[in-house]
Amino acid sequence: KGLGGQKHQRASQIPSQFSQGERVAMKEALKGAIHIPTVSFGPKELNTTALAEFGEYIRSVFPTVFKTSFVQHEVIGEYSHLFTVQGSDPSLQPYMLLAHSDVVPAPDEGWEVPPFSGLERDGFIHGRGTLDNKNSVMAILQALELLLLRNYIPRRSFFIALGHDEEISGHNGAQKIAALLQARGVQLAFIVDEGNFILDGFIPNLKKPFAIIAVTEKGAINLMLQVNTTPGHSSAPPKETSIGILAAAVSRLEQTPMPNMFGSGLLKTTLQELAHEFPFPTNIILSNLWLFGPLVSRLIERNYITNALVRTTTALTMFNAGVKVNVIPPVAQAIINFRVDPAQTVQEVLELVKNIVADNRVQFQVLSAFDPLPVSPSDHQALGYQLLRQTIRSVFPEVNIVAPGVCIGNTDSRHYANLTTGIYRFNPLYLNPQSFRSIHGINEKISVRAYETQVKFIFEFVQNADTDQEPVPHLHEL
Ligand SMILES: CCCCCCCC/C=C\CCCCCCCC(=O)N[C@@H](Cc1ccc(O)cc1)C(=O)O
Ligand SMILES: [Zn+2]
Ligand SMILES: [Zn+2]
Repeated sequence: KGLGGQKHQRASQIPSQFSQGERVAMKEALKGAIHIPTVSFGPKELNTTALAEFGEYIRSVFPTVFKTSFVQHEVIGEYSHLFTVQGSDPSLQPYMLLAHSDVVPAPDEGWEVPPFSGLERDGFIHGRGTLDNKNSVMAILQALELLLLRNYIPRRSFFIALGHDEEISGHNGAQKIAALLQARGVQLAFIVDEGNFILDGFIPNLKKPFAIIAVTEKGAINLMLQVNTTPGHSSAPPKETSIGILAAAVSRLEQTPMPNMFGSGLLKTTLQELAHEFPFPTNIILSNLWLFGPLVSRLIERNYITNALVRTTTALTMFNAGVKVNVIPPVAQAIINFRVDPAQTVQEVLELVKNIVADNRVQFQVLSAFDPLPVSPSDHQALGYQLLRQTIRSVFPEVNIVAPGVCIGNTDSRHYANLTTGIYRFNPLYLNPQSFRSIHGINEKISVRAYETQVKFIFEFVQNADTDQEPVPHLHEL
């Protein structure tokens, strides 16, 4: 182990071009990964056989990663993987790339091809995990494998953390890796995880794609509502049953959206950065949000995806009641999943919920909750943000806008908040509304070309992280 006095190969000397054989091998490697059904079914239900197989699989397709002296590999929480790539310059603060190998379930119904087949059709690799998030697991390891094969020795150390239970909250994977690194005294320059994309077709009138790097993510609350009533014979029902009372309460919550927080959020900054990409008069409207803010926020909340950017969302996800057709139900339970807007806290949302329900027969139990994540810097000095921006510009020259934004879902990166102030959630892939719906939905797929570009992105990103960053002059120095 050790660098053995080898000289640093200067960044950007290695072009991000891959041979025909390498391109075939990289797509075949992804197909093989999709084929392993690493499904997280529920809080403690994982396909551990598949997760173990996946561990063996990455060893077989990325042999150079596993045999290189300056790459250390550890298995954490039985199925998660932590790689430490020792750079040649210990004065540079390390960074971390995150991804997860587990996927949500995918019953065959509705799929054009079986979800765990990894079949290639019409230039696309089909299957669960092609966008969320085996693409990233495989692309990160693939890029490292190719860099190592070209004798690249990184200057800046970095970690690769591959969680195995992100889809069920990351308690045994990301959380344990974070605790281990904290115990080792590691502090990171920044983290890059999944969470946002190059967005295409989400905003009417905006034909051009734009990259959003999520610099924060929403909080979340899983709240159980419960109503208990006296059971009895259904032939003489009381005026109200536990089911009726609970149904009315959850319906009030669904019909009463949480307040629109447009004015207090990051979205204003995002839209201002997008303004000059729009034709007249939208460009003028977005450049003058002090005047047109109320109009814009009403338009944004009309669409269910963009609505998630302006408020805490309320999703009724589970409902359980009744024991027999002719028994008045003693208990009714519902679970509501809230995604907390960065301008609010869990406590504020719970207060609003109780006021909306306004029925003391309804009991509340918080099953799990966490506040929105801190906002990571996106200024000229923010290394992680600027490296992403630089690499987006080089790999996707057609993308004019790179802006900071909010991740509406949650990611494993939240478990690492003690290790860095710079958490960036960005997948170097195009996403349109149809592909957005395929994530956790049906017909998830990635084009072979998009996957190759993701590998290229990471291949360049690692090298960019090794270049000396030009200090950005302050205005008064210009
Ligand atoms: C002006 C800009 C328009 C932008 C339009 C918005 C587009 C949205 C784009 C991408 C969002 C995709 C989010 C993917 C990341 C989410 C990953 C995920 O599914 N995480 C789970 C994690 C989790 C959390 C809690 C649990 O109990 C289990 C799993 C999630 O549900 O959030
Ligand atoms: Zn994911
Ligand atoms: Zn997911």
